[in-house]
Amino acid sequence: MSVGVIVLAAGKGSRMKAGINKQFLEIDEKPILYYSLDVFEKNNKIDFIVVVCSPDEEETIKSCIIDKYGFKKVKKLVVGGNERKDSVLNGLKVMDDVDMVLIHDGARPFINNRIIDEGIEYTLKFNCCACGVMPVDTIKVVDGERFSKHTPRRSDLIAVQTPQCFKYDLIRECHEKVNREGIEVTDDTSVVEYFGHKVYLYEGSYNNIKITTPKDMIMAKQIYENLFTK
Ligand SMILES: Nc1ccn([C@@H]2O[C@H](COP(=O)(O)OP(=O)(O)OP(=O)(O)O)[C@@H](O)[C@H]2O)c(=O)n1
Ligand SMILES: C[C@](O)(CO)[C@H](O)COP(=O)(O)O
Repeated sequence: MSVGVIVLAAGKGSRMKAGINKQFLEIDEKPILYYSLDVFEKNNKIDFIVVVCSPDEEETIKSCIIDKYGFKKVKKLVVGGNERKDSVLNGLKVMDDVDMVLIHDGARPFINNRIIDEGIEYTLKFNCCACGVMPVDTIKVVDGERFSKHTPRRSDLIAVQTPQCFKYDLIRECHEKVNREGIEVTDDTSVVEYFGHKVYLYEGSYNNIKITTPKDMIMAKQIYENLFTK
């Protein structure tokens, strides 16, 4: 069985307002994207990695991250699209002879081996899965005027993270269809759900944050210290 990973790095990082793309911001002198790649590189169940990036960052990612840190499993660096789902499809299109694919946000540097291994295990069993955590806030469903319509039980809710893991043929087919039909999605589990497939949700980690705003950088440095320097 061949297992590939798509690491997404083709976003703009606009909410970070850093002047450079957030994936190049450093934690303990290494860029965020380094950490997102390193765990997959070292996991012996992962066969290869495809990195998806913006055209103007291709050279920097190659020289300052992939070559510099010797990521041997990164077999392809491809250009992404306007939306996250376009970037995923571009990554899927350059994969061949692959049975399973794990799709991961480059902006989530604190992925771990337990999450990767369980993702592979549950995909073998259920065809698609994603990790996530129970929200810490109470979540409301609202109407168009921001009045609360109802309050789902928190124990019924999961804030979904990445990696999101799929049998390759299934996710490729569903992403192609979503692209053709112009359906709006914010993650890859929604792509398969849209066509009626069931997605298993397993335990992620509260450390597996998506670095999005400047405050997340402060939190990321704290998480890093707790995980790696204590
Ligand atoms: N067209 C896009 C948009 C997003 N991403 C990737 O998807 C992940 C999650 O997206 P997000 O955190 O929203 O990143 P950005 O789009 O970079 O951030 P922003 O929305 O603040 O510009 C990131 O790793 C980002 O690089 C991508 O590959 N292609
Ligand atoms: C895929 C994702 O990380 C799951 O939580 C999330 O939906 C990405 O959203 P973004 O707005 O593209 O960051």
